[in-house]
Amino acid sequence: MNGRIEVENLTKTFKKGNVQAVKDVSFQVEEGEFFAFLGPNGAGKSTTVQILTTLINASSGKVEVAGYDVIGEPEHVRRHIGVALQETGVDPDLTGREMVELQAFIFGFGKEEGKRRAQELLDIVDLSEASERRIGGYSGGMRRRLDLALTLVNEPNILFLDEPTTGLDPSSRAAIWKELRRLNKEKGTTIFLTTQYLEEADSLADRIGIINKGEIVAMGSPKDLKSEIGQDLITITLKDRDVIEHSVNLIRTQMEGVDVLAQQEKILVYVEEGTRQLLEVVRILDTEDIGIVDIQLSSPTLDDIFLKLTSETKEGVKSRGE
Ligand SMILES: Nc1ncnc2c1ncn2[C@@H]1O[C@H](COP(=O)(O)OP(=O)(O)OP(=O)(O)O)[C@@H](O)[C@H]1O
Repeated sequence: MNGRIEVENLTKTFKKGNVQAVKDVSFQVEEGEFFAFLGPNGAGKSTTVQILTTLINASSGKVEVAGYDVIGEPEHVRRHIGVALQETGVDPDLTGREMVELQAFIFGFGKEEGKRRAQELLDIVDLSEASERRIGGYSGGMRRRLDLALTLVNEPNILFLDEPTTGLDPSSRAAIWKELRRLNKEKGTTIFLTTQYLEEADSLADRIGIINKGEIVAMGSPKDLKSEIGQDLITITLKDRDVIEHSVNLIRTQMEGVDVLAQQEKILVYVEEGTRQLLEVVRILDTEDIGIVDIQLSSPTLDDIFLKLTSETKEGVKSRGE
């Protein structure tokens, strides 16, 4: 038994709508690693998690989880993993405590042992007080925390979490982050988490894979990705749209080591030292009398990062991702 995940040339095409949701994706997650799969809506995150957790089959490629093939040995895979998906089937008429005790029973705990384990988990996810209430009356955040408790009953070696904090308030999110960090550090649980939030991946993960339109567009530690992306973003709106291309070329040739993009009527410049380089951009445009309507300095958002990564050539992206 190991806590590794290996994905090789994974592809998934949904016949309905002829959607290629995952396109030739390869990556590994090491035992004890905290890995985040980061991407916007529809990027292919849930599809990947569903394949890795044996819920749906891949169209092609090879996936091993905990040393077992997901197609050939799905029951072995299931025995070693915990899964918290976006849509989970919990019975709204049960209380939180009954649901966790039921899960313990399913995993073969005896009655007393199951009760103890349920109490321990309800404490961990901070649901002890609400444990006698029916699940149907729980808030979204409480449901997510209950999902997490259910996932943890059998102390899995590998934990899959599909957007565990989407739509949660900050305190519920913080509680889940804390528990995930603890599991990873203290128990050595391998964690595969999908998220749309850059800050979540940044704060929790050892390594981040960025997925967009079914393809991995970047892979690395948060530090590596940030330095690759650049720390600051300068956004410029020009008076005359006709000179955008010329201005992009000017900035590109006169400023070393920055990435410059034209996006509709704006120019985006990714830089390391925002304030100093903003002045440089103004100076470069000014020498050619190019009028600026607006110029802003900000940290890149996830959207900016995607825009930058997906505008690069596939070759350039691939060499970084491997
Ligand atoms: N069962 C299905 N049948 C047809 N198409 C599907 C199916 N499931 C997903 N897709 C499509 O596959 C693509 C990837 O979807 P997926 O749910 O994996 O994305 P995601 O990154 O998890 O998005 P989100 O953050 O919104 O959950 C989308 O275009 C989606 O519409």
